[in-house]
Amino acid sequence: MSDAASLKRKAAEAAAAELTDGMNIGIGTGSTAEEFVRVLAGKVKDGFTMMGVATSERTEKLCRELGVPLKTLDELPILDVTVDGADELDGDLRLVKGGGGALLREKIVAFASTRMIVIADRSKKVETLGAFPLPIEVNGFGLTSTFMAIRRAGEKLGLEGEIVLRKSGDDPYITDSGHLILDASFGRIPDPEALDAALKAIPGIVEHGLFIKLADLAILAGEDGIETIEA
Ligand SMILES: O=C(CO)[C@H](O)[C@H](O)COP(=O)(O)O
Repeated sequence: MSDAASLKRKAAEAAAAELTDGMNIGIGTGSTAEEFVRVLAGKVKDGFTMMGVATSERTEKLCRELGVPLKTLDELPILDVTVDGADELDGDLRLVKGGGGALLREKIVAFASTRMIVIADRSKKVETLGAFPLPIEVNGFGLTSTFMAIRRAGEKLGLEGEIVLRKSGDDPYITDSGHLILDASFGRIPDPEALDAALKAIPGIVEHGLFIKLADLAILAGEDGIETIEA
């Protein structure tokens, strides 16, 4: 296992230690969340009882392959905990998510959970969010208008930078819910709450990748051990 993968595994194992028998668990998306699925599958094989809700088709497929039992969010509308990765997080547990394109379902599942645990290697922790381009899930209708509205909203907050349509090969990337993603390289985001509010006011935006007041605990694995941040 590479160093990066082993840090992800350590964070996943520490998150698994927070779980208790019988829990309903939201399961995130991305390479770190996949380590969590592997750890969870091992626990299930050893007799741990749980039911999961996957945040993406990719996670659902892996869970099914490894024998992690799943239901839909409509079958389990309130979850005990969600464990998910992040592209960036700051010391106030504000996150940027959506690098893996699953931000809408991830946010719906996190919001439906009593507790959200973020797992990552320590390189994901930043002083100020924004080094990672902010993923914004948009409706295909009126894409240019929405694009321009996002640019104006950013400019009003002093945020400028390239906004690009995410691609999959030569084609636009399509999310599990059939939307498009714009990746906004705003640079440093000194006031994530203000950007959150400004983006929420744009009708063509389905959801954006700023997760504010959703995470309760971050488990960050580094070479010298685990660091935690609690809300
Ligand atoms: O938000 C996400 C997917 O939409 C992921 O959690 C995020 O991209 C981190 O992924 P990884 O663990 O592979 O670095």
